[in-house]
Amino acid sequence: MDKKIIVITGASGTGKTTISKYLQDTYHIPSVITHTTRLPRDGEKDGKDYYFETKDSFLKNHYLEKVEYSGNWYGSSEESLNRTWDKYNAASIVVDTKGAVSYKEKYKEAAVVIFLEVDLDTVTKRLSKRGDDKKRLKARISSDEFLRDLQIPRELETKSYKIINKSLQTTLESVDEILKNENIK
Ligand SMILES: Nc1ncnc2c1ncn2[C@@H]1O[C@H](COP(=O)(O)OP(=O)(O)OP(=O)(O)O)[C@@H](O)[C@H]1O
Ligand SMILES: Nc1nc2c(ncn2[C@@H]2O[C@H](COP(=O)(O)O)[C@@H](O)[C@H]2O)c(=O)[nH]1
Repeated sequence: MDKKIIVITGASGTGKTTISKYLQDTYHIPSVITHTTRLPRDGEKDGKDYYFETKDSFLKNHYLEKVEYSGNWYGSSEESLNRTWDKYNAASIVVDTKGAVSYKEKYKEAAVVIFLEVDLDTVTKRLSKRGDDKKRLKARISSDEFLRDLQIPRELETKSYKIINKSLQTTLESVDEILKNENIK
């Protein structure tokens, strides 16, 4: 099978990490870990959820793409993906829409992009229920990046799968269909 990278994108709180965990648990598709300067949330672990960096250590890595999102830096490396592809035919990665555009441009057919859409009211409630700090949540949902990522970018409109993540069960069924369609499992 050709190597594939499943790029899961959409605004914060639309369910990207939930889908990447489903791919890991159900299909044994690992997630490529990315780097960030943001502080860990409760329960997040270095090397599992992210490589947590200081501003200085973040700058020392070499990135395929990097973005600033709601006041923090995030970046992913080609080396991490290649290391995962050495062992597995398919991997997933969770990125904002700017990152997703970069992956599609670089990896073409090998990049299977899934855009998750949720309306602002629902996503705000989900982030609040997730336990996100109130002050940071307010700043995040008014950030340019968050508001941009509520809609699919023009560059991906005809080159990605869009799922409206209302019922989780229906969303997971759509993910199953995408994997079948892409001959991933
Ligand atoms: N269909 C759904 N119905 C209800 N809750 C959901 C659904 N999908 C995801 N959630 C919940 O919404 C919250 C946000 O989901 P998740 O953390 O996966 O989003 P995310 O896009 O990875 O967010 P971020 O980019 O901020 O890390 C989680 O608490 C998750 O359990
Ligand atoms: N372009 C990239 N986006 C990334 C990367 N790692 C994470 N992200 C995205 O950032 C926002 C915020 O993440 P959060 O964990 O603080 O909620 C979210 O959309 C992530 O998908 C990356 O390496 N590149």
